[in-house]
Parts: sequence; structure tokens; C-alpha cells
Amino acid sequence: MILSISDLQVAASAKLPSSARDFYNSGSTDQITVHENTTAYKKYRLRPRVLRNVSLATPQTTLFSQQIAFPLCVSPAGIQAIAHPTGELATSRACAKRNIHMGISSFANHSVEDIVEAAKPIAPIAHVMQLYTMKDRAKQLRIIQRAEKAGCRAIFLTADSPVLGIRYNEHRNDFRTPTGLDFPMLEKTSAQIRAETHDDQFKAFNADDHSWAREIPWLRSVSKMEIWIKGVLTAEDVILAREFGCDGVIVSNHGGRQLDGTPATIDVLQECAEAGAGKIRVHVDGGIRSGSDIFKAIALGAECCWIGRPVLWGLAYDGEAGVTKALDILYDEFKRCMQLTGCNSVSDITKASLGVMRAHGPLARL
Ligand SMILES: Cc1cc2nc3c(=O)[nH]c(=O)nc-3n(C[C@H](O)[C@H](O)[C@H](O)COP(=O)(O)O)c2cc1C
Ligand SMILES: O=C(O)C(=O)c1ccccc1
Repeated sequence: MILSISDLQVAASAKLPSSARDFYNSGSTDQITVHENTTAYKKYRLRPRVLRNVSLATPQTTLFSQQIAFPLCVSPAGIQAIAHPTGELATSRACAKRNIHMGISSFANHSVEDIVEAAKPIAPIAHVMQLYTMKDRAKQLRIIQRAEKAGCRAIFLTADSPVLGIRYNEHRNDFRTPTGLDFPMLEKTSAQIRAETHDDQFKAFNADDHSWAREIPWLRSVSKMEIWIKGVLTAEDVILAREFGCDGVIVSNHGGRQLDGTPATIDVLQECAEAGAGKIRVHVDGGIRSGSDIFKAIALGAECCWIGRPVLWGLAYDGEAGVTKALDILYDEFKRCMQLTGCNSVSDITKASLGVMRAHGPLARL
């Protein structure tokens, strides 16, 4: 019986061929960051307030000027058709059904037009387009223009990947995209993608000479979509994002897949939220596996959380129904957590809702 994200992970992992499973589940080099992203949540403790009337508690919130069911969205993750042929289309439908927003990877196996369209008959959710910094500006511009025309609300510029992280699994398994999958945003066929390793491919298209000054003014000049920086881990970079007029940041270490040894995102969220000082949106992803993890991230200053792997496990387990299962589990757990801590709305979740276990001594207040 699938009752938790961890149940889903086990069931999905058993269904996937080992090279796909390793590609999805692993982090870079020693796996320190991917592991710590989830374990770091376990040292925080909830401070419930009791005997409050929580019969009308509602987890809904607003993002991109639209109400969503709860403060969770789906992070952009590439090559979803490895998990299930319907890939990003199924993810888009499940997000619409649960009424939350979705990120689309530049490495999606379906086009932005089709992914946005898939959600439309269900609910008017927002999509955001993930971008890497690219050598080929003309191709990058085509992705941006297609995304904007399709109705995407924001660009998520992935800033933590001037080069790819070192992932032993990809080398050991000689990981390649299975035949028959297309990359319509990158205008590449599976045959072209298969000819190179992930690492070589990434090197060929990605701009490792990227910079705040190279990217942000150019993006502003070519698009009216919001500009968010994905992959920030320090107060210094939140301040730079503010100075460059960005709309938001995602505090993220790319699910532990880029630089191993970076901190768990939950452990730097507070410093990043404080640096944002309400002048820029601060969201977080990495290691969120339960409703109480979402609650903890909100208490530490995130406006909203994003998840990567739980959706991929849902897809691998049972396509759209599996993603719906993942999102429903997280929704139910989050709502239950709000009620059991005495919170009636997301704005009731504050620093006072959380404590942190130190190595010795009693629970510390934040
Ligand atoms: C298989 C996989 C593919 C990913 N592809 C992308 C991508 O194309 N672009 C990107 O910015 N982030 C990508 N990410 C990172 C996610 O957007 C997100 O930051 C991360 O998965 C969050 O951590 P979590 O998986 O622990 O929830 C990918 C992550 C995974 C697991
Ligand atoms: O693996 C990743 O983390 C990632 O960002 C990516 C990049 C290109 C294709 C698929 C995933």
C-alpha cells in the first residue's frame, strides 16, 4: 500500500531499470548533499498550539497571481519520459488536477506547447520554463519565445550548472537517453542526444562564461516573463538577485546533483529568506518528502516549496495517477500538519511554529 512518498520511492525504484533508477535517485560524487537534503529536515521539530478551532483550516496560497491548493509546486526535471512515456504531459495534468503550478525543463521530452495545453481542460495552472545559460543565444531565444507564447509566466534560470556535477552513476552505467525520446525544446532528436554522454552534451551547449551581467539584462530585454534564479544557496547571491532586479530565487542545490558538499537547502533557507527581506520571492527545493517538510520550510521563511524526485517516482509507479498520488499524499499531510499545529492558514506558520534539536540540551527556539 502506498501511504507515503517513501513507499512511492520504493515501489517506483523497483519498477525502473537500474540505470534510470540511478540517474533519478543519485546525487553527485559522495552523495553527501543528496542525503543531507532529506535528513536535515529531521532535526527540526514542530511546536504545536493546541485547543484551537481548526475546522476551517485552509492550506491554499497565491503564486503568479493565482490561487494554488497549497504552497507546493513541481520543479523542472528533465527526461520524464524515461519514467513513463506520457512524461511531462502526465505531470502537467496531475498538477492541474491538484491545482498547483509546474516547472518545465529545457530537457523535456514533450514540447512546452503540448505540456501547457495538457493542463488547460483541467485547471488554469501556471507553468514556468527552466533555462540553462546557453552558448547559442538564438536557440535560447527560440525556447524563451515559445514558452512565452505558450503562456509560461516565468523563466527559471538554472544558475548552479556552469558545468555538470560529477555523477559516478552516469559514467558507470554509461547513462544514455533511451531511443525514441525527443527533446523538442532543444530541437534535438534522441539519436543526436544518444551520440554523446550527458556530460559532453552539456559541455557543448552550456555557457560556462555565464554571469549575472551577461544573463539578466539580456533576459529582461527579450521577455516580459518573470525572471527567477534557481540554485542560490547564500545570502550574498540573494542580494545580487535583488540588485539585478530578479523576481524570485529558488534556494536549491539541484537535488544534490551538482556540487556535492553544499549544505542542505533547509539549513540555508533562513539566511536566504532574511537576505530577501520581502523584496524578492524566496522559494526552496531539495529533499522535501512530507507535508511536515513543507511546513518546516514555510516556517523557516520560504513562500513556497518545490519537489523534484517525488514526482518522478509517481510517474514511474503509475504515470499520471502516480503523480496524483504523490501530490495528494503531500497535500493531505500538509493540511493535517497545519491542523495539528493549530494553524488555520499558511500565514499562521511562523518561526514560532518550529524548534531545532541541537547536539545537546533542550529544543532551541529559532
Ligand atoms: C532526474 C532529475 C532531472 C533534473 N533535471 C533538471 C533540469 O533539467 N533542470 C534543472 O534546473 N533542474 C533539474 N533537476 C533538479 C530539480 O529541478 C530540483 O532542483 C531537485 O530535483 C529538487 O530536489 P528533490 O529531487 O530532492 O526534490 C533535476 C532533478 C532530477 C532528480
Ligand atoms: O540531471 C540533472 O540534474 C539535470 O539537470 C539534467 C540536465 C539535462 C538533462 C536531464 C537532466
